[in-house]
Amino acid sequence: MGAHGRPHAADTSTADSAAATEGLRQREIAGEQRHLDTVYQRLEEKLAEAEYVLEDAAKRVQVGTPGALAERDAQVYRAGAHLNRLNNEFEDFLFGRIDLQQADAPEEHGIPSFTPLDPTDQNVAQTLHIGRLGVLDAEFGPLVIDWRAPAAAPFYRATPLEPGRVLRRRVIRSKGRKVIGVEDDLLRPDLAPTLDGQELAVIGDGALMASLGRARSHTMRDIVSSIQKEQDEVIRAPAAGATLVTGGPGTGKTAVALHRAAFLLYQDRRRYAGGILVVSPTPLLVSYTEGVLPALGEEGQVAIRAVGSLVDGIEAERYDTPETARIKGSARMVQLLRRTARAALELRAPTELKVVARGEVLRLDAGRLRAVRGHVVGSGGTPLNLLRPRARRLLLDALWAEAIRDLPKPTDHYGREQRQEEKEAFDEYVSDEAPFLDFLDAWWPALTPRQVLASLRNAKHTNRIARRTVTPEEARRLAASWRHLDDRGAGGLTAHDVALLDELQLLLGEPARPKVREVDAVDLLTGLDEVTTYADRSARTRERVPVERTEYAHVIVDEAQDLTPMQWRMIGRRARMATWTIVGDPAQSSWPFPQEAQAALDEVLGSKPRRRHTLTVNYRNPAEIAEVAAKVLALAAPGTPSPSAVRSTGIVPRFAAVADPAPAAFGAAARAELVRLLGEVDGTVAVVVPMDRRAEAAGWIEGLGDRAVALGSLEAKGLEYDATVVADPTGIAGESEAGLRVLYVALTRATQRLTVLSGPDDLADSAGVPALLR
Ligand SMILES: Nc1ncnc2c1ncn2[C@@H]1O[C@H](COP(=O)(O)OP(=O)(O)OP(=O)(O)O)[C@@H](O)[C@H]1O
Repeated sequence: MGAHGRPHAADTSTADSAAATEGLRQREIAGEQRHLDTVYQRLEEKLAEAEYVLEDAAKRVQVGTPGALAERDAQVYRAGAHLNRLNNEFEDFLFGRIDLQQADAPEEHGIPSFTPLDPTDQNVAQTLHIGRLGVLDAEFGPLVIDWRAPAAAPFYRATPLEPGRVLRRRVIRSKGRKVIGVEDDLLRPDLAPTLDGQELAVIGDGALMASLGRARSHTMRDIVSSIQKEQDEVIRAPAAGATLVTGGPGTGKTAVALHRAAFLLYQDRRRYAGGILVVSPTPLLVSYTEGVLPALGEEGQVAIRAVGSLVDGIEAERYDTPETARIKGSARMVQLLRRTARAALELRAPTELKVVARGEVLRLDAGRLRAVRGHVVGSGGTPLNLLRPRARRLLLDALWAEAIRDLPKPTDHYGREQRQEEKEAFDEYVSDEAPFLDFLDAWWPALTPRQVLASLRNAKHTNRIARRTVTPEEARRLAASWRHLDDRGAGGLTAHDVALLDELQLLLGEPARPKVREVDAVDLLTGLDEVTTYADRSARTRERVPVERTEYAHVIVDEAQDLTPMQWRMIGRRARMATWTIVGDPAQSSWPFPQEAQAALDEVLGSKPRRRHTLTVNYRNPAEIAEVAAKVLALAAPGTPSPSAVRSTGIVPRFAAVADPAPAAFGAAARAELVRLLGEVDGTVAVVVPMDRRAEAAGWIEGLGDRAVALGSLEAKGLEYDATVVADPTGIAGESEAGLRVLYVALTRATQRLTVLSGPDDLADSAGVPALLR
């Protein structure tokens, strides 16, 4: 019997039937092999063509006119990209096929007809093969259709309830150039459809289950051959405005987000060549997911960055405690940073300016200087570093006022002109004088974001400028978190610090290039000059690294529930003209103030239209694991529905408890459990612990090989393993206000097996089940 209960061969005996099924399978595989051979032949022709174009272009370099060179560059680029793609996608790039009924309407919203069909027509009218890349035969007939093309949509959208024109959907598995299997879904068993006069064969149990059961490695795979309908609707949703996607753990949010990036590029390559940014919560999730897009044939235009690596040249490498994180992430920091930047200007500012001009000593005292500073800043929001020229000008004005304080005001036009000329000469003279220049450097220094952040190391100073934005206790926590920074702000940073630095960058602006001081012959003699030479000016230019792209055409945010208001602001600054895809699950949020984050998101999206989708099926966890996680979900986010698990394995999670309070006893138990699980699954095994037990857990996995990993609770975000040990669940739940939601994340990482390992604090019952999970 086939997957859909239809006989494939006469049921004379079980052995005969098995042989007949196998014969049918081989026949179908052979058919697909023929098609794949044709496709490869065609690909080889294309490859040869691309190589020829490259060679031809190389020859043109001899011609040497600028036009020929530009043409050559363009050809080389196109051919090189083409070759690259062809070479990359030779592996497993043909994966699907649909057999379609006759269409009675050409298309709907660009997607081939889903409208009623002729119920009497049982013939397959058209067979389409689907792959990672479109391939046309020599007559421009489609040999393979790109999975992102509208014609491929029915492969993903058809269901037995709404089959559209699809009679049979087939997933083809191949290794290199060899077809090794086919898996079919018959969508209209009622029709007994035929192809070339023969009844349509149906092989296997469908591809989805086969792919879900496979062992996991440390990199995510694409799901291009088994995207489900509700996922496809997100992937192909219109690009405009913001597409907001929620769904529980394992519903494919990350996978869908990445496939959407590939889809958008396919659909409008010119627009999205402007860059797609994917923001991921952790570097671990970045390295887990970054292979997916190249496997889909898309590289270059998509930048996947962790939220702590969004600012070029800075890599977050430390973690904040939950208490500190909630202060640093809060929108209150905007106000605090504004004051901090102002205060940093004044931190080491001299309180008197003294210059000699027009034969007398001119002074500006602290009061005058304060007034000038206020005037420079004014009420506008100009970045402080950009105000330096204005500071210079207003200081000169104040000095001039001092210089002419005893002179009568000119009364006639001639007198005013004369005064003006004197003023210009005065400005020119004073502004080249070393005391003035030194004063300006100290009074209005060019500030860097790191330097300003470091000024908050001092709790007293922080408290002084905080003025009701943060409490004294919060000021103390902030200061403590930056204690290790030096004056210039050098030292390790956290992901939350990166958002603060980005905000400071906005408040400060790029410092202006320092004015090259006039060469003084005497200085030259004594060697005490501050002249910049051509050599060091050009060295400075050479040092300048290419700046990151700061505007994107589309921004995809993964695990959006974890972003703080300050992080939303940082991402928003890179997306002023962008369209958005935002995926997340509020029930997994480690940020304690969802309303504040929502307000920041609303501000960033402004009036952009929003389109909402919900994903409902859990493809990762078997039902047995999902059931345990649901208990924590009920506590963490009461009323939130659990996504329904698509499969069950019959293997219930294991509960184990260690009564001995000694850490070594717990460690030994955790290690033993990891060893056991490594023996039971083929792929990866992870132990997840509270953040402050990470170092301990790293010891537990020593020597277990690279299939085993140890993770702090916040690091587990978005990742998945064949098996996981969740150790010290009460410790995880107690880590922060959002602890229960973090525990929910930890419990939903396994694709096959889960062990919950309790210590004495978990108050496990006689079956080892901790109090939290009863
Ligand atoms: N249509 C599908 N076919 C095959 N596998 C799928 C499909 N959809 C999702 N998966 C698999 O399910 C797992 C979970 O997907 P993914 O990590 O994208 O979920 P998620 O919603 O982002 O989860 P979380 O919220 O826990 O981070 C992955 O292994 C993914 O490959």
